[in-house]
Amino acid sequence: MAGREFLTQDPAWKSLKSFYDSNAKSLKMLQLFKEDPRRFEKFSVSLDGKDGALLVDFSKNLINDEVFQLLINLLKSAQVEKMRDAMFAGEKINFTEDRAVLHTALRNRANTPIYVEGKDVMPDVNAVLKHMREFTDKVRNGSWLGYTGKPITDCVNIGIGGSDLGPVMVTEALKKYQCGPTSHFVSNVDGTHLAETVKKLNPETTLFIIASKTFTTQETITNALSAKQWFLQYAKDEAAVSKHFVALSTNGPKVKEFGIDEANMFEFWDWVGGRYSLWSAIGLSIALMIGMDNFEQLLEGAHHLDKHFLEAPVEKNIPMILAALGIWYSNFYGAQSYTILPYDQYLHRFPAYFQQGDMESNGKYITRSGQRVDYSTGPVAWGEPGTNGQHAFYQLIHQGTNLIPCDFLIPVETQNPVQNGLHHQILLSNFLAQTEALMRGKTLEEVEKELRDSGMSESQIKLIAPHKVFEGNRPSNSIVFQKLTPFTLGTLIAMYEMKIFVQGIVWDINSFDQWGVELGKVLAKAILPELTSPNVIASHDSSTNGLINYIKTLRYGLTHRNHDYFCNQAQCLAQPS
Ligand SMILES: O=P(O)(O)OC[C@H]1O[C@@H](O)[C@H](O)[C@@H](O)[C@@H]1O
Repeated sequence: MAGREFLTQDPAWKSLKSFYDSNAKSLKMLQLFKEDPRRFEKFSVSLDGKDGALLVDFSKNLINDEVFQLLINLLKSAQVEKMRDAMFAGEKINFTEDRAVLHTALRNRANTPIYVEGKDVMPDVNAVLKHMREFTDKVRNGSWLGYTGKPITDCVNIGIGGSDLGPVMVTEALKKYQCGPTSHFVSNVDGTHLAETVKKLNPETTLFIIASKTFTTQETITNALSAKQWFLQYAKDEAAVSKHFVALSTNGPKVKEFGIDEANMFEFWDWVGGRYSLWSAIGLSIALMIGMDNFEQLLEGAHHLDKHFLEAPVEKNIPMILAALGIWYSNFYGAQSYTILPYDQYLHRFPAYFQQGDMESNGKYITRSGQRVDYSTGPVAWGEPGTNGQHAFYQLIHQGTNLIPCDFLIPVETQNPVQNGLHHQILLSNFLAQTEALMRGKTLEEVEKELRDSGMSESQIKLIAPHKVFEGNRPSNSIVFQKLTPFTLGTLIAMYEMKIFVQGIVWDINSFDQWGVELGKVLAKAILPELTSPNVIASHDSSTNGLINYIKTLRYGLTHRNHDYFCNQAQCLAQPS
C-alpha cells in the first residue's frame, strides 16, 4: 500500500503544531477541571462487555475540546479508518513481506468469511481451534499419556519473542483459571533457562511445546534439541518423543525435519505476525492451562474490542483515542516513552508483552514510501505493576525532567479478597491517588504552609520547600474494568494492539515487519564459529576483535600474556599489508 504525503505537511498536523506552539503552556488540567464540571463525562468512554464494562477515563490529559478535535482530525486525515478496514479485509498491508495482517481472523467469533488471495481463511482457523480443543481436552482429562503411561502434569513452551511473551503474559494473568497442567516457559538460549526449568520436572509427565512461527529461530531450535536430549536420557526411545513433543508453526517441513509427528503439529499462517500470535495455535500452552472454553473466551473478548474498533466513531473509539493522545505527547511534547502500570499483580508481564507489541511494531524510521521520517515514531514502552512501581521509579514520573504519559489499569473486583478485601481497597486508593497527584501536583505555597505549620524555621523552609513541590499537570489514562477474566483480558490486549496499529498508520510506517532484528542475527551466526576456532580473530573492528579474543583467552584458560598476544596479533592481521 503506497505511502502518502509527508505527515508534517498534513494541514491537520500543522494545526496541532500551531495550537501547541501558542497554547500548550496554558493548558492546566487542574484549571480545566474547575472550568468544566462535566470534563470526566466528556473525556471518558465506557465499553460494555460480557464480564462488565471497560471504562477509559482520559480526562486527566493535556487536552481541551479544541485539541481533542484537532487530534481526531489528524486521525481522519491519516485515513485510519480506511487502513483499518483494509487490514480487517485481508489486504496485504504488510507490503515489505507481502502479507496480510489477520490476527483478527483468529478471533473472528462471528465466523464471517475473510479472504486472503480469494480463499476464505475461516475454515482453516476453525479446524485448528478444533484440533487444539481435542488435544487440550485429552491432556487435561488425563487420557493423553506419557511414555510410562502417566498423565501430563507440566508443559514447557519453548519459544521466544512472539512465540513466548504472549503465552507467558496470559498464563500469568489467568493463573486463577488454571484447570490443566502447569505451564513453564523456556525462551533464552542461555542454558540456565532450560537447566533451571527441567530440573524441577519429571520427563514422564512433561509435555514440550515447540513454538516457532518460522521453526528456524536459533534459540528455539537449540533449546528444543537440548530438551529432546534431556528427555531421551530418561525415555531412551525415540518412539516416546511423539508423546512428549508437539509443535506450533507455519513451517510443516521444518517441523517434520525436527522429528515431530505431523499429527502433533498445530498450524498457523504467514498472515499471523509473531507478536500477534497468542490468538493462534501459539496459544496452546494457554489453552492447556486454562482449558479451551476459557481460551475461546479470551478470543471472544478480543473480538468484542475488534467490533468496537470497527464500528465506534473515531471520537468514541477507545484505541483511536489512546493512539491520538500518545501522538500528542510523542510528537508535540517530545515524550520519548510511556508507561503501562497495571494495578493487578496478575498482569505483571503485561507491560513486558507490549514492549514487543509496541516497540517491534513502531520502532521504524522509514515511511511506507521509503523516506526517512522527520518526526518521532514509536516511543519506549515500559512499566511494572502498582503499587511496586510507586516505591521504585514513580519519583521520576512525578518530579523528573521527562514527560512520561501513564496508563493506569485496575480491576474493580479482586480475585483474592485477602482480609476481606482490605488489600484491594488499599490498591484502589493508591491507583486513584497516583493519577490525582500527577494531575494536581503541589504548589510552593502549599509546601511552605505545611512546613511552617510543622514549626520549621524560615531559612530551613527556603532550603527544603522547592524539593517538595510537585509541578503536576502530568497526564494519565485510567483504565478500569470489573474483574480480570479471560474475556476482559482479551479486550485489553486487543485495545493496545489496535492503539499501536493506529499510531503506525498516522506515522506512515509499516507496523508489521521487523527487519531491524535481522542484522544482529546474521552477525551472531558469523561470530559463532570464530568463538571455537583456535585462531586470533581480526575480521571485525578492534573492539569486537578485542572482545572475542579476550573471551577466548578466558574461556580456554589462557594467561594474560596470551591475551596481549592475541591483541597484538589481531592488530597486525587487521593492518593492510
Ligand atoms: O516464532 P519464531 O519464528 O521463532 O520467531 C520468534 C521471534 O523472532 C524474532 O526474531 C522476531 O523479531 C519476533 O517477531 C518473533 O516473534
